[in-house]
Amino acid sequence: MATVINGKEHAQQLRDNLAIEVSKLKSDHALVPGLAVVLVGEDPASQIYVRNKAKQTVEVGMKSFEHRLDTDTDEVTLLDLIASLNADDAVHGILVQLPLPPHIDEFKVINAVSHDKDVDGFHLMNVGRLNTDGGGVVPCTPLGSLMMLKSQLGDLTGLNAVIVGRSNIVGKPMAALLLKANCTVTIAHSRTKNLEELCRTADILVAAVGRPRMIQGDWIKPGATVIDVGINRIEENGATKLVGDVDYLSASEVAGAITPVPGGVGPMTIACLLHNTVQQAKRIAGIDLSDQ
Ligand SMILES: Nc1nc(=O)c2c([nH]1)NC[C@@H]1CN(c3ccc(C(=O)N[C@@H](CCC(=O)O)C(=O)O)cc3)C=[N+]21
Ligand SMILES: [Mg+2]
Repeated sequence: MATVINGKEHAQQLRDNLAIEVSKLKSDHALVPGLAVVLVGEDPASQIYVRNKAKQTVEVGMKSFEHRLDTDTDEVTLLDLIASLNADDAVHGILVQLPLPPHIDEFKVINAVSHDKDVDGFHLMNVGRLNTDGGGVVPCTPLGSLMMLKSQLGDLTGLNAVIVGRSNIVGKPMAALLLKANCTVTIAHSRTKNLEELCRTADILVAAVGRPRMIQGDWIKPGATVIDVGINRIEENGATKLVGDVDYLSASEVAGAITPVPGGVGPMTIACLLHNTVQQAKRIAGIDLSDQ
């Protein structure tokens, strides 16, 4: 049976370290990192998720600012709010919850956030830096996934990594990170031929397709490390259940190690958001980022 990679524990450890760092920023630099989260619309899952973020932000000693706007808010109003947050010295990180309603241009909104306050790593400047000098802010889900992989496997050099999913939010930045970690990287997607065979070549398999339990145990190389990024709400036996993109039961009989859903990548995503906020606060304040 596979080792279960406990995302909750990893996230707790990261938050504990952040709490220490935040208290030092307060005492040595009079700096309190602040994170602003903007939610447009009433999606219940998004609301729970935004509440969790705010709670954990406060728990590590940072300031949390929440902005909830109606579903029919126009783009100009949202862009005005972002401009005021960009100018607000108490705000070091800005996250606009995605997806946005269809009448709002997501690309425009993402790039309206100052790249110095972008904590998702979705701004073009940070995407560019991830793919060149690696110095920008890194998207939270791939960053958390990489941290767990390194903790599980140590040096990743030479390993064969297959990422299923080519999104800007997970698949592409995950590929950039694994490439930087000296893996041989393949990005697979819905048009990939012989997907099952390809998955069986992976020492590291990252599933980020948004299809419940798509990846089966017999697609996995024995001993491989499996990172399940999927968070799918399904109905089963009359109850709502959270499942990943990997069929956990069959996969855990073959894999060497695997992240569960819930309790895997999700909690690490939020912890990395806090990490990115601290990083941006230090960058804005001109505090040496290598001096941790
Ligand atoms: N600008 C932006 N940045 C994001 O990072 C972003 C976003 N928009 N929009 C929505 C998605 C989704 N997302 C999740 C993060 C953590 C959990 C999480 O902690 N999940 C728990 C379960 C929570 C539950 O029970 O619903 C777990 O996996 O254990 C879930 C979902 C970040 N997103
Ligand atoms: Mg995300």
